[in-house]
Amino acid sequence: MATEEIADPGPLPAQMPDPGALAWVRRGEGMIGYGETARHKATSITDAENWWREITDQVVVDRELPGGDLPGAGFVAFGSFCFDPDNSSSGSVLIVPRVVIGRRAGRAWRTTITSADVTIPDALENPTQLSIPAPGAVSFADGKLSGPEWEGVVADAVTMINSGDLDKVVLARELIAIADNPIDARRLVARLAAEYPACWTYHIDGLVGATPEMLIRREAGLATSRVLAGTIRRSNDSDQDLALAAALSQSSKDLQEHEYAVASVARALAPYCSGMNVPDAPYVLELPNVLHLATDVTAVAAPDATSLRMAAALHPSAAVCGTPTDRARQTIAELEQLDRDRYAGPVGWIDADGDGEWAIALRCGRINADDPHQIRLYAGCGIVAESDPEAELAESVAKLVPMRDALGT
Ligand SMILES: C=C(O[C@@H]1C=C(C(=O)O)C=C[C@H]1O)C(=O)O
Repeated sequence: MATEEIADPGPLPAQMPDPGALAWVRRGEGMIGYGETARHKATSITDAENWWREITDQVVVDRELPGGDLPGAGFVAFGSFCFDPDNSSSGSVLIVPRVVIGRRAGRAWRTTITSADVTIPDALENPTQLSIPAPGAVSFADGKLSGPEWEGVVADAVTMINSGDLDKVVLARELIAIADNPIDARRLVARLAAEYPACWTYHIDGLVGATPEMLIRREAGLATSRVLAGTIRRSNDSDQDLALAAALSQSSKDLQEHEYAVASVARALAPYCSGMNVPDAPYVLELPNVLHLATDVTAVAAPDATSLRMAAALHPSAAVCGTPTDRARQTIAELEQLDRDRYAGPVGWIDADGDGEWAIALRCGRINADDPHQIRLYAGCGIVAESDPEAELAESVAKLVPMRDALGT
Protein backbone atom coordinates (compact mmCIF):
# COMPACT_ATOMS: atom_id res chain seq x y z
CA MET A 1 0.00 0.00 0.00
CA ALA A 2 1.34 3.42 -0.92
CA THR A 3 -0.02 6.94 -0.60
CA GLU A 4 1.38 9.87 -2.52
CA GLU A 5 0.45 13.52 -2.67
CA ILE A 6 -1.02 14.55 -6.03
CA ALA A 7 -2.00 17.80 -7.73
CA ASP A 8 -5.59 18.90 -7.11
CA PRO A 9 -7.63 16.41 -9.15
CA GLY A 10 -10.62 18.75 -9.65
CA PRO A 11 -14.18 17.72 -8.70
CA LEU A 12 -14.09 14.28 -7.06
CA PRO A 13 -17.27 12.91 -8.70
CA ALA A 14 -15.52 13.40 -12.08
CA GLN A 15 -12.80 10.98 -10.91
CA MET A 16 -15.07 7.94 -10.94
CA PRO A 17 -13.80 5.78 -13.83
CA ASP A 18 -16.68 3.31 -13.90
CA PRO A 19 -20.27 3.10 -12.61
CA GLY A 20 -19.15 0.84 -9.75
CA ALA A 21 -16.68 3.38 -8.32
CA LEU A 22 -17.11 4.23 -4.65
CA ALA A 23 -17.78 7.78 -3.53
CA TRP A 24 -17.80 9.74 -0.29
CA VAL A 25 -17.99 13.48 -0.86
CA ARG A 26 -18.93 16.56 1.14
CA ARG A 27 -18.23 20.22 0.39
CA GLY A 28 -15.75 19.22 -2.32
CA GLU A 29 -13.71 17.03 0.04
CA GLY A 30 -13.76 13.27 0.40
CA MET A 31 -12.69 10.16 -1.43
CA ILE A 32 -13.35 8.21 -4.59
CA GLY A 33 -12.40 4.54 -4.64
CA TYR A 34 -12.19 2.12 -7.55
CA GLY A 35 -11.11 -1.39 -8.28
CA GLU A 36 -11.45 -3.95 -5.52
CA THR A 37 -8.65 -5.42 -3.42
CA ALA A 38 -10.95 -7.11 -0.92
CA ARG A 39 -14.65 -7.44 -0.16
CA HIS A 40 -16.19 -8.76 3.03
CA LYS A 41 -19.83 -9.76 3.22
CA ALA A 42 -20.42 -8.80 6.83
CA THR A 43 -23.01 -10.55 8.96
CA SER A 44 -23.05 -7.60 11.37
CA ILE A 45 -21.21 -4.35 12.08
CA THR A 46 -19.19 -6.13 14.78
CA ASP A 47 -18.24 -8.88 12.33
CA ALA A 48 -17.04 -6.15 9.91
CA GLU A 49 -14.99 -4.54 12.66
CA ASN A 50 -13.30 -7.86 13.47
CA TRP A 51 -12.51 -8.47 9.81
CA TRP A 52 -11.10 -4.96 9.47
CA ARG A 53 -8.82 -5.42 12.49
CA GLU A 54 -7.49 -8.67 11.05
CA ILE A 55 -6.67 -7.25 7.65
CA THR A 56 -5.20 -3.98 8.93
CA ASP A 57 -2.74 -6.11 10.92
CA GLN A 58 -1.51 -7.62 7.63
CA VAL A 59 -1.02 -4.43 5.65
CA VAL A 60 2.45 -3.55 4.46
CA VAL A 61 2.83 0.20 4.12
CA ASP A 62 5.33 1.12 1.40
CA ARG A 63 4.76 4.84 1.48
CA GLU A 64 2.71 7.20 3.64
CA LEU A 65 1.50 10.69 2.92
CA PRO A 66 4.42 12.90 3.92
CA GLY A 67 3.98 15.42 6.71
CA GLY A 68 1.43 13.84 8.95
CA ASP A 69 -1.79 12.08 9.27
CA LEU A 70 -4.89 13.01 7.33
CA PRO A 71 -7.80 10.73 8.23
CA GLY A 72 -8.58 8.59 5.19
CA ALA A 73 -5.22 9.18 3.47
CA GLY A 74 -4.01 5.59 3.61
CA PHE A 75 -5.53 2.16 3.99
CA VAL A 76 -9.33 2.48 3.97
CA ALA A 77 -12.47 0.47 3.47
CA PHE A 78 -15.87 1.73 2.40
CA GLY A 79 -18.94 0.04 3.85
CA SER A 80 -22.70 -0.16 3.78
CA PHE A 81 -24.81 -2.06 6.30
CA CYS A 82 -28.32 -3.43 6.28
CA PHE A 83 -30.81 -1.70 8.53
CA ASP A 84 -32.05 -5.00 9.96
CA PRO A 85 -30.28 -8.18 8.73
CA ASP A 86 -33.06 -10.31 10.27
CA ASN A 87 -35.65 -8.70 8.02
CA SER A 88 -33.84 -8.25 4.74
CA SER A 89 -32.92 -10.34 1.74
CA SER A 90 -29.89 -8.11 1.29
CA GLY A 91 -26.50 -8.14 3.03
CA SER A 92 -23.87 -5.77 4.39
CA VAL A 93 -20.51 -5.12 2.80
CA LEU A 94 -17.05 -3.70 3.45
CA ILE A 95 -14.95 -3.00 0.34
CA VAL A 96 -11.24 -2.20 0.14
CA PRO A 97 -10.67 -0.45 -3.19
CA ARG A 98 -7.47 -0.71 -5.25
CA VAL A 99 -7.13 3.01 -5.77
CA VAL A 100 -8.36 5.91 -3.67
CA ILE A 101 -8.28 9.53 -4.81
CA GLY A 102 -8.87 11.88 -1.89
CA ARG A 103 -8.94 15.53 -1.02
CA ARG A 104 -8.99 17.10 2.40
CA ALA A 105 -7.78 20.27 4.08
CA GLY A 106 -6.31 21.60 0.83
CA ARG A 107 -4.28 18.46 0.10
CA ALA A 108 -4.96 15.71 -2.40
CA TRP A 109 -3.65 12.17 -2.40
CA ARG A 110 -3.74 8.90 -4.23
CA THR A 111 -3.51 5.61 -2.40
CA THR A 112 -2.84 2.34 -4.18
CA ILE A 113 -3.78 -0.82 -2.34
CA THR A 114 -2.84 -4.14 -3.88
CA SER A 115 -2.72 -7.64 -2.54
CA ALA A 116 0.47 -9.61 -3.33
CA ASP A 117 0.31 -10.21 -7.07
CA VAL A 118 -2.44 -7.95 -8.25
CA THR A 119 -1.57 -5.37 -10.86
CA ILE A 120 -3.77 -2.40 -11.50
CA PRO A 121 -5.35 -2.43 -14.96
CA ASP A 122 -4.42 0.52 -17.14
CA ALA A 123 -7.97 1.79 -17.30
CA LEU A 124 -7.95 2.18 -13.53
CA GLU A 125 -4.47 3.67 -13.48
CA ASN A 126 -5.53 6.48 -15.81
CA PRO A 127 -9.22 7.12 -15.37
CA THR A 128 -10.75 9.15 -18.13
CA GLN A 129 -14.15 10.61 -17.58
CA LEU A 130 -16.39 9.35 -20.31
CA SER A 131 -19.61 11.15 -20.97
CA ILE A 132 -22.18 9.58 -18.72
CA PRO A 133 -25.51 8.73 -20.33
CA ALA A 134 -28.61 10.28 -18.77
CA PRO A 135 -31.28 7.87 -17.52
CA GLY A 136 -33.74 9.23 -20.11
CA ALA A 137 -37.44 9.20 -19.24
CA VAL A 138 -38.08 8.00 -15.68
CA SER A 139 -41.39 6.71 -14.37
CA PHE A 140 -42.23 6.08 -10.72
CA ALA A 141 -44.25 3.28 -9.19
CA ASP A 142 -45.32 2.66 -5.61
CA GLY A 143 -43.67 -0.15 -3.68
CA LYS A 144 -45.91 -2.60 -1.87
CA LEU A 145 -47.99 0.20 -0.34
CA SER A 146 -49.57 3.14 -2.13
CA GLY A 147 -49.40 6.57 -0.46
CA PRO A 148 -52.91 6.28 1.06
CA GLU A 149 -52.16 2.71 2.27
CA TRP A 150 -48.98 3.97 3.92
CA GLU A 151 -51.03 6.72 5.63
CA GLY A 152 -53.20 3.92 7.02
CA VAL A 153 -50.10 2.23 8.45
CA VAL A 154 -49.02 5.53 10.03
CA ALA A 155 -52.49 5.85 11.59
CA ASP A 156 -52.14 2.30 13.01
CA ALA A 157 -48.77 3.28 14.51
CA VAL A 158 -50.30 6.37 16.15
CA THR A 159 -52.99 4.15 17.68
CA MET A 160 -50.31 1.77 19.00
CA ILE A 161 -48.33 4.67 20.47
CA ASN A 162 -51.42 6.03 22.21
CA SER A 163 -52.38 2.69 23.68
CA GLY A 164 -49.13 0.98 24.51
CA ASP A 165 -45.51 0.92 25.46
CA LEU A 166 -44.19 2.56 22.29
CA ASP A 167 -43.12 6.24 22.26
CA LYS A 168 -41.82 6.73 18.73
CA VAL A 169 -41.48 4.59 15.61
CA VAL A 170 -39.93 5.54 12.27
CA LEU A 171 -41.91 4.26 9.30
CA ALA A 172 -40.55 4.30 5.77
CA ARG A 173 -41.92 3.81 2.29
CA GLU A 174 -40.36 3.09 -1.06
CA LEU A 175 -40.80 4.33 -4.57
CA ILE A 176 -39.50 2.39 -7.56
CA ALA A 177 -38.03 4.49 -10.36
CA ILE A 178 -37.77 2.90 -13.80
CA ALA A 179 -35.59 4.61 -16.37
CA ASP A 180 -35.31 4.21 -20.14
CA ASN A 181 -31.51 3.80 -19.89
CA PRO A 182 -29.37 2.09 -17.25
CA ILE A 183 -28.95 4.35 -14.20
CA ASP A 184 -25.32 5.38 -13.73
CA ALA A 185 -24.44 6.13 -10.11
CA ARG A 186 -21.77 8.62 -11.21
CA ARG A 187 -24.38 10.97 -12.57
CA LEU A 188 -26.40 10.79 -9.36
CA VAL A 189 -23.28 11.37 -7.23
CA ALA A 190 -22.27 14.44 -9.27
CA ARG A 191 -25.75 15.94 -9.05
CA LEU A 192 -26.35 15.21 -5.39
CA ALA A 193 -22.91 16.54 -4.39
CA ALA A 194 -23.58 19.76 -6.33
CA GLU A 195 -27.11 20.29 -4.98
CA TYR A 196 -26.57 19.12 -1.39
CA PRO A 197 -23.02 20.23 -0.48
CA ALA A 198 -23.78 20.15 3.27
CA CYS A 199 -24.80 16.48 3.04
CA TRP A 200 -22.54 13.45 2.74
CA THR A 201 -22.95 12.14 -0.80
CA TYR A 202 -22.13 8.46 -1.16
CA HIS A 203 -22.11 5.55 -3.54
CA ILE A 204 -21.26 2.11 -2.27
CA ASP A 205 -22.26 -1.06 -4.07
CA GLY A 206 -25.30 0.42 -5.80
CA LEU A 207 -26.51 2.41 -2.80
CA VAL A 208 -26.44 6.08 -3.71
CA GLY A 209 -27.66 9.13 -1.84
CA ALA A 210 -26.88 12.36 0.00
CA THR A 211 -27.53 12.14 3.72
CA PRO A 212 -27.62 15.00 6.22
CA GLU A 213 -27.26 12.70 9.26
CA MET A 214 -23.89 11.60 10.70
CA LEU A 215 -24.21 8.59 13.00
CA ILE A 216 -20.59 8.79 14.13
CA ARG A 217 -17.44 10.47 12.97
CA ARG A 218 -14.18 9.62 14.72
CA GLU A 219 -11.23 11.80 13.98
CA ALA A 220 -8.03 11.84 16.03
CA GLY A 221 -9.85 10.68 19.12
CA LEU A 222 -12.81 13.05 18.83
CA ALA A 223 -16.24 11.53 18.30
CA THR A 224 -19.10 13.53 16.80
CA SER A 225 -22.65 12.58 16.00
CA ARG A 226 -25.19 14.74 14.19
CA VAL A 227 -28.68 13.79 15.27
CA LEU A 228 -31.68 14.83 13.18
CA ALA A 229 -35.36 14.38 13.95
CA GLY A 230 -38.19 16.81 13.44
CA THR A 231 -38.71 17.97 9.87
CA ILE A 232 -40.60 20.61 7.96
CA ARG A 233 -40.81 21.11 4.19
CA ARG A 234 -39.27 24.31 2.89
CA SER A 235 -41.25 26.85 0.95
CA ASN A 236 -39.87 28.75 -2.03
CA ASP A 237 -39.77 31.96 -0.05
CA SER A 238 -37.06 32.96 2.43
CA ASP A 239 -39.37 34.98 4.76
CA GLN A 240 -41.77 32.07 4.94
CA ASP A 241 -38.84 29.70 5.59
CA LEU A 242 -37.82 31.84 8.57
CA ALA A 243 -41.32 31.53 9.99
CA LEU A 244 -41.26 27.76 9.32
CA ALA A 245 -37.89 27.44 11.11
CA ALA A 246 -39.29 29.32 14.11
CA ALA A 247 -42.38 27.10 14.13
CA LEU A 248 -40.23 23.95 13.91
CA SER A 249 -38.00 24.96 16.80
CA GLN A 250 -41.10 25.55 18.96
CA SER A 251 -43.17 22.56 17.90
CA SER A 252 -43.68 20.31 20.90
CA LYS A 253 -44.31 17.31 18.62
CA ASP A 254 -41.00 17.81 16.80
CA LEU A 255 -39.04 18.68 19.95
CA GLN A 256 -40.25 15.50 21.60
CA GLU A 257 -39.41 13.39 18.54
CA HIS A 258 -35.97 15.03 18.53
CA GLU A 259 -35.37 14.50 22.23
CA TYR A 260 -35.94 10.75 21.84
CA ALA A 261 -33.31 10.64 19.09
CA VAL A 262 -30.70 12.65 21.02
CA ALA A 263 -31.24 10.60 24.18
CA SER A 264 -30.76 7.33 22.27
CA VAL A 265 -27.45 8.55 20.80
CA ALA A 266 -26.11 9.94 24.11
CA ARG A 267 -27.01 6.72 25.93
CA ALA A 268 -25.40 4.45 23.33
CA LEU A 269 -22.25 6.53 23.03
CA ALA A 270 -21.62 6.96 26.76
CA PRO A 271 -19.75 3.63 27.35
CA TYR A 272 -17.24 4.47 24.58
CA CYS A 273 -16.52 8.09 25.44
CA SER A 274 -15.74 10.65 28.10
CA GLY A 275 -16.45 14.37 28.32
CA MET A 276 -19.61 14.18 26.28
CA ASN A 277 -21.25 17.46 25.30
CA VAL A 278 -24.98 17.31 24.54
CA PRO A 279 -26.40 20.76 23.73
CA ASP A 280 -29.62 21.63 25.59
CA ALA A 281 -31.60 22.67 22.54
CA PRO A 282 -31.44 21.76 18.84
CA TYR A 283 -30.64 24.15 15.99
CA VAL A 284 -32.39 24.24 12.62
CA LEU A 285 -30.43 22.64 9.77
CA GLU A 286 -31.42 24.09 6.40
CA LEU A 287 -31.31 21.86 3.34
CA PRO A 288 -32.63 22.83 -0.09
CA ASN A 289 -35.75 20.66 0.33
CA VAL A 290 -36.42 20.49 4.10
CA LEU A 291 -35.55 21.99 7.51
CA HIS A 292 -34.50 19.62 10.29
CA LEU A 293 -34.06 19.98 14.02
CA ALA A 294 -30.40 19.06 14.58
CA THR A 295 -28.10 18.42 17.54
CA ASP A 296 -24.35 17.82 17.32
CA VAL A 297 -23.15 15.57 20.14
CA THR A 298 -19.37 15.58 20.75
CA ALA A 299 -17.17 13.48 23.03
CA VAL A 300 -13.65 12.13 23.51
CA ALA A 301 -13.56 8.55 22.20
CA ALA A 302 -11.83 5.82 24.21
CA PRO A 303 -8.64 4.60 22.46
CA ASP A 304 -10.15 1.25 21.45
CA ALA A 305 -13.49 2.72 20.38
CA THR A 306 -13.11 2.62 16.61
CA SER A 307 -15.65 4.36 14.41
CA LEU A 308 -17.18 0.98 13.49
CA ARG A 309 -17.42 -0.11 17.10
CA MET A 310 -19.30 3.05 17.97
CA ALA A 311 -21.50 2.69 14.88
CA ALA A 312 -22.40 -0.82 16.06
CA ALA A 313 -23.41 0.60 19.44
CA LEU A 314 -25.41 3.49 17.98
CA HIS A 315 -27.31 1.68 15.26
CA PRO A 316 -30.29 1.81 15.07
CA SER A 317 -30.78 5.20 16.69
CA ALA A 318 -34.24 6.55 17.44
CA ALA A 319 -33.89 8.82 14.38
CA VAL A 320 -34.45 5.81 12.10
CA CYS A 321 -35.95 3.18 14.41
CA GLY A 322 -37.79 4.62 17.41
CA THR A 323 -38.12 4.41 21.19
CA PRO A 324 -37.82 2.01 22.95
CA THR A 325 -35.55 0.44 20.32
CA ASP A 326 -36.66 -3.20 20.48
CA ARG A 327 -40.33 -2.36 20.56
CA ALA A 328 -39.88 0.06 17.64
CA ARG A 329 -37.89 -2.47 15.61
CA GLN A 330 -40.61 -5.05 16.14
CA THR A 331 -43.30 -2.54 15.14
CA ILE A 332 -41.38 -1.71 11.93
CA ALA A 333 -41.17 -5.42 11.06
CA GLU A 334 -44.91 -5.81 11.75
CA LEU A 335 -46.30 -2.68 10.09
CA GLU A 336 -43.97 -1.34 7.44
CA GLN A 337 -44.18 -4.12 4.80
CA LEU A 338 -40.85 -3.02 3.38
CA ASP A 339 -37.41 -4.57 2.99
CA ARG A 340 -35.32 -1.56 4.05
CA ASP A 341 -32.23 -3.21 2.58
CA ARG A 342 -29.34 -0.82 3.31
CA TYR A 343 -31.55 2.25 3.64
CA ALA A 344 -31.22 3.70 7.19
CA GLY A 345 -28.16 1.53 7.90
CA PRO A 346 -24.68 2.92 8.54
CA VAL A 347 -22.77 3.93 5.39
CA GLY A 348 -19.23 5.29 5.27
CA TRP A 349 -15.57 4.45 5.61
CA ILE A 350 -12.92 3.46 8.15
CA ASP A 351 -9.13 3.80 8.14
CA ALA A 352 -6.40 1.65 9.68
CA ASP A 353 -6.47 3.68 12.94
CA GLY A 354 -10.21 3.14 13.34
CA ASP A 355 -11.02 6.74 12.43
CA GLY A 356 -13.80 7.13 9.94
CA GLU A 357 -17.27 8.43 9.21
CA TRP A 358 -20.45 6.39 9.39
CA ALA A 359 -23.50 8.31 8.28
CA ILE A 360 -27.07 7.04 8.22
CA ALA A 361 -28.01 6.02 4.68
CA LEU A 362 -30.93 8.39 4.09
CA ARG A 363 -32.19 10.29 1.00
CA CYS A 364 -30.97 7.40 -1.09
CA GLY A 365 -31.80 4.62 -3.47
CA ARG A 366 -30.38 1.25 -4.36
CA ILE A 367 -29.79 0.52 -8.03
CA ASN A 368 -31.07 -2.94 -8.92
CA ALA A 369 -27.93 -5.03 -9.56
CA ASP A 370 -29.80 -7.32 -11.97
CA ASP A 371 -31.56 -4.52 -13.83
CA PRO A 372 -29.82 -1.12 -13.63
CA HIS A 373 -32.84 0.56 -15.23
CA GLN A 374 -34.45 0.33 -11.79
CA ILE A 375 -33.69 2.02 -8.51
CA ARG A 376 -35.61 1.75 -5.25
CA LEU A 377 -35.90 5.05 -3.40
CA TYR A 378 -36.66 5.22 0.31
CA ALA A 379 -37.95 7.82 2.76
CA GLY A 380 -39.20 7.57 6.32
CA CYS A 381 -40.69 9.70 9.07
CA GLY A 382 -40.63 9.62 12.85
CA ILE A 383 -44.11 8.88 14.16
CA VAL A 384 -45.13 10.05 17.65
CA ALA A 385 -48.48 10.38 19.45
CA GLU A 386 -49.33 13.71 17.76
CA SER A 387 -48.39 12.66 14.20
CA ASP A 388 -50.85 13.30 11.38
CA PRO A 389 -50.69 10.63 8.61
CA GLU A 390 -51.31 13.11 5.79
CA ALA A 391 -48.53 15.43 7.01
CA GLU A 392 -46.17 12.46 7.34
CA LEU A 393 -46.86 11.38 3.76
CA ALA A 394 -46.11 14.94 2.60
CA GLU A 395 -42.87 14.85 4.61
CA SER A 396 -41.84 11.58 2.96
CA VAL A 397 -42.52 13.15 -0.45
CA ALA A 398 -40.22 16.07 0.45
CA LYS A 399 -37.50 13.64 1.53
CA LEU A 400 -37.69 11.88 -1.86
CA VAL A 401 -37.03 15.12 -3.74
CA PRO A 402 -33.19 14.95 -3.80
CA MET A 403 -33.15 11.52 -5.48
CA ARG A 404 -36.04 12.30 -7.81
CA ASP A 405 -34.31 15.48 -8.95
CA ALA A 406 -30.97 13.71 -9.38
CA LEU A 407 -32.67 11.20 -11.67
CA GLY A 408 -34.28 13.97 -13.70
CA THR A 409 -33.11 15.49 -16.95
C1 LIG B 1 -35.98 8.50 8.15
C2 LIG B 1 -35.57 9.58 7.51
O1 LIG B 1 -35.16 10.71 8.13
C3 LIG B 1 -35.06 10.74 9.54
C4 LIG B 1 -36.33 11.19 10.15
C5 LIG B 1 -36.54 12.53 10.41
C6 LIG B 1 -37.88 12.98 10.95
O2 LIG B 1 -38.79 12.16 11.09
O3 LIG B 1 -38.07 14.19 11.17
C7 LIG B 1 -35.52 13.47 10.19
C8 LIG B 1 -34.29 13.07 9.82
C9 LIG B 1 -33.92 11.66 9.84
O4 LIG B 1 -33.43 11.32 11.10
C10 LIG B 1 -35.48 9.63 6.02
O5 LIG B 1 -35.03 10.63 5.47
O6 LIG B 1 -35.85 8.63 5.37
